[in-house]
Amino acid sequence: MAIILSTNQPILSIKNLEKSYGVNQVLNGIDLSVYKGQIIGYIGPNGAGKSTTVKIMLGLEQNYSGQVEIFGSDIANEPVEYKRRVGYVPEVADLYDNLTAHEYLTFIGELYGVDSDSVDQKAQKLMSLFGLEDVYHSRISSFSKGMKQKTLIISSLLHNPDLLFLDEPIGGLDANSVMVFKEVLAQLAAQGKTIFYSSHIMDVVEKISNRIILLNEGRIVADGSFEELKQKNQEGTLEEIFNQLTGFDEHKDMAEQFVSIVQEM
Ligand SMILES: Nc1ncnc2c1ncn2[C@@H]1O[C@H](COP(=O)(O)OP(=O)(O)OP(=O)(O)O)[C@@H](O)[C@H]1O
Repeated sequence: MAIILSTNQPILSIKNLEKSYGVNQVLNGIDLSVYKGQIIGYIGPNGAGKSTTVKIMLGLEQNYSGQVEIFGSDIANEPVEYKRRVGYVPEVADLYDNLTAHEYLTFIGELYGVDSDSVDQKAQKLMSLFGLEDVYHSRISSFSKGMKQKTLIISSLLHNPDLLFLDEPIGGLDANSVMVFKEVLAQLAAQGKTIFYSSHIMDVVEKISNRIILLNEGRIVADGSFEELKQKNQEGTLEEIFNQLTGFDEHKDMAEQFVSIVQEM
């Protein structure tokens, strides 16, 4: 059944989300509404809870409290239907090394319900655009890091998802491919796709996102466009805003200690 949303209804709505692993409370009450066409830059220090939130939204983590609605339905009640309209590029590439790109991509496309001929044609065309036409029938185990990453990006888009979760998607991509990919994201968003982009590369997040959400110790500590965050925090770059809001100003001290330990004999 198709779910119809009015334009001002959020694509994604999170209310009072909490999650613990044993005694470790990782998410401390997240509230968030994301709208069609937004590119969310989802940032925060290591261990802040970014992947945990994304895993919950993907339905990979079930034990949480609070409510997560995607395309207007609570994912706890509709655990399967919404996934057809979601794409995901994971941080760690879990590609099947022994398959060829052709085998892998048609397999993934078919899992999402795209018929095998159309998925094959689409995968070939996208591989060509990324300069990978000659290796379409080669095993993924022979691919470089960037080639694997491009294959993953393609696999997340084969079913033309409405909501895309990207976790460090450009690791290993060369500068030209990054440029193409950034433009692809901007055009997808302009067509009404919603993108959740999680990364530690601040200058890319700063440029591609129209809304930045900073998570620290399981709480949202900043939410707004780059311009808004800049005005509020009176800092120049997203990296500086990140440092300020996460209370970090010790990089020189830490580096000095690090280097002096390295030099100990
Ligand atoms: N399966 C798990 N079991 C126990 N603890 C976990 C598990 N997954 C995550 N955690 C803990 O939850 C916290 C948040 O982890 P998470 O992976 O969400 O952080 P992150 O913001 O994505 O970090 P990074 O930037 O390093 O990827 C960490 O303290 C981590 O140790």
